[in-house]
Amino acid sequence: MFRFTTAGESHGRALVAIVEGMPAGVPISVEAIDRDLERRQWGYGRGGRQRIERDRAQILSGVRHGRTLGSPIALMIENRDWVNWQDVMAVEPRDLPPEDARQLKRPRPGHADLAGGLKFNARDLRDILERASARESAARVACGAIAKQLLIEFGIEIRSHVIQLGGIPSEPLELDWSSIVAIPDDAPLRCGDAGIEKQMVARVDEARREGDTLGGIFEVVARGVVVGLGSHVSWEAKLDGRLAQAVMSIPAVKAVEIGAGVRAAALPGSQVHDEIAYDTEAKRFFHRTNRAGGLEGGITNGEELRVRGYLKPISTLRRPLRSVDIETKEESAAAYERSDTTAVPAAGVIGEAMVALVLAGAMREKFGGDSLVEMKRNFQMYLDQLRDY
Ligand SMILES: Cc1cc2nc3c(=O)[nH]c(=O)nc-3n(C[C@H](O)[C@H](O)[C@H](O)COP(=O)(O)O)c2cc1C
Ligand SMILES: C=C(O[C@@H]1CC(C(=O)O)=C[C@@H](OP(=O)(O)O)[C@H]1O)C(=O)O
Repeated sequence: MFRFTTAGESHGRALVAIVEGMPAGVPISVEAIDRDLERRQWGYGRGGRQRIERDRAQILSGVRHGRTLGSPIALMIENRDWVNWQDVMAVEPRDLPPEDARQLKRPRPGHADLAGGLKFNARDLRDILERASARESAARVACGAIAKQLLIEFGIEIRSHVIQLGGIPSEPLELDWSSIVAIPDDAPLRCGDAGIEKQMVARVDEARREGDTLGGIFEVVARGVVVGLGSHVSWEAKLDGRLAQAVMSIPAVKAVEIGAGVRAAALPGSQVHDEIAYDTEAKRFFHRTNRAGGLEGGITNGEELRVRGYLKPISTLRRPLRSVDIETKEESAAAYERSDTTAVPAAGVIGEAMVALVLAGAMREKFGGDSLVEMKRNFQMYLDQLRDY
């Protein structure tokens, strides 16, 4: 079974992750993992933390001479900020007077603080914040970068772009693959249009000045995905459902859309469904449009996969909303230490990772094999079957 897990607190020593189920013999480039980690750190509107961190993956197991062994891959990403938080992390809340700022007593609306504090009976809400923080997503991106290196062996590539930020839509919303790839990794907001990006940057500046925050929408596109991943036969096998859960699990994502998604609900069928055609030369079926976003019946249909994540605005506001002190039960402003103003481009990179991990799992299910050679042989036989259909 292909799976991954992460551990680590935001201000702890390090993040760690384990990826299981990779076949043996997949070339692994640590540079490629680090490139994605760096891409996750970029983006206009991020806070002071990203000036401290310089995320790099250290592979601890499962790779030898640059190739997977077929055993679990363990990796670690250090938190450079840890040294600045050692005292805070070490202190026992019960040794502190209630007003000591090192503990979090005023839960932030929109964050996990209050719900998590009540659930885990935590009197210092830092115990909740530390793991709820999207810092954990760095570990997911590293796992996703490993999954991408399996997928590329089968011609699958994955990229993201920003299609709305703080209410400003990108134009056009539907970027084709070559336009998405052409967006430089270090573009401030990765929306693909320099003019609109300027407006978005100004909107972020305005929000920051006002002590407010912004959300937005990213789109992940996977191309080269073979027809037939996922299955219609049972609810948990449906790939649209699996992708939705994976993308929804990204902190602050509150809606997930596949293809025309929400818009399709308001349109007649004639304007939504993608007509089917056949390419006699290539001996393959294709669709004349791709409003389905590459999925029909929970099965990939051979078109580009298009998945969107909708982010709510960041919950930590410099001009805080009203909250209640968990000790005194008195109304007081929510806690603020430092925060991102927006993180939509970063969420897009996390979205790429989550989509890559779901696709890698689906590829492993369908093509199996203990080694990459065996998996490729199975894949090739399936391609022959499709051609003969
Ligand atoms: C890349 C990224 C960075 C984030 N940075 C912050 C931040 O600086 N401050 C904050 O309050 N929330 C931030 N969030 C969002 C919170 O982690 C998230 O809202 C919180 O964990 C509650 O989960 P939920 O919004 O999914 O309900 C960030 C999210 C992402 C994806
Ligand atoms: C650390 C990261 O994001 C963090 C996510 C986050 C949150 O509440 O989700 C809150 C902030 O943490 P801090 O208070 O330490 O600055 C962000 O910086 C990261 O993405 O690497």
